[in-house]
Amino acid sequence: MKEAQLKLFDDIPQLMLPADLMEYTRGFIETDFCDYCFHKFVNEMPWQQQKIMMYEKEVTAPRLSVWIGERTIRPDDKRTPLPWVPELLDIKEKVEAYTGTAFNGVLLNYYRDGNDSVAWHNDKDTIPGLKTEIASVSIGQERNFDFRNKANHKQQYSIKLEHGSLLLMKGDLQQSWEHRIAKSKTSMKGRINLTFRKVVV
Ligand SMILES: O=C(O)CCC(=O)C(=O)O
Ligand SMILES: [Fe+2]
Repeated sequence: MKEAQLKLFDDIPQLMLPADLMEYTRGFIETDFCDYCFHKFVNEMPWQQQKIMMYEKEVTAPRLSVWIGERTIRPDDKRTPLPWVPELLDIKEKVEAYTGTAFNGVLLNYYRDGNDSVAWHNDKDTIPGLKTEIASVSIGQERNFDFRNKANHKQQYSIKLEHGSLLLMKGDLQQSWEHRIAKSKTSMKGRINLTFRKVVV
């Protein structure tokens, strides 16, 4: 596969996957609105710390999350989906206009500080029936989003997800690549990630 290098900043080149797998747009959501949403969501969302299976053991997820949408995220997930809120509907409308995809749910992840993270995974395995396009909006603290090729872990990329940015994950990305948000040794403020999904099972 040919690797593309995009220059997103004047001085910081970031390595990216080809545009048919991944597309990054900075400043997709207006900064003031993101600031407003960040504080509102931190204070008002009924955040939960999920129990997840890791290497056949049940552990507490190192982040908080909330699932909002029209149906459960997957058959074994006992959470009742929460109803949409106006701010998320505004963002959803913008993301749908841009992508041409109708999403029926959004997973909110809240990384409270640098100790919060999500381990290597791909979304196709964890959410059966999920359509391949996932639209990920980031608000708050910039964090590194790492990718690695499932067949060759040395083939690894990292992209900084900025406040108000949109990352589209598409095509066969989930089949061939895993992603994570690693813990950080340097001090980090809070970050909320919204992954809009189209759940079809
Ligand atoms: O926080 C992120 O940017 C990614 C979250 C993620 O990978 C997931 O919810 O499946
Ligand atoms: Fe994911």
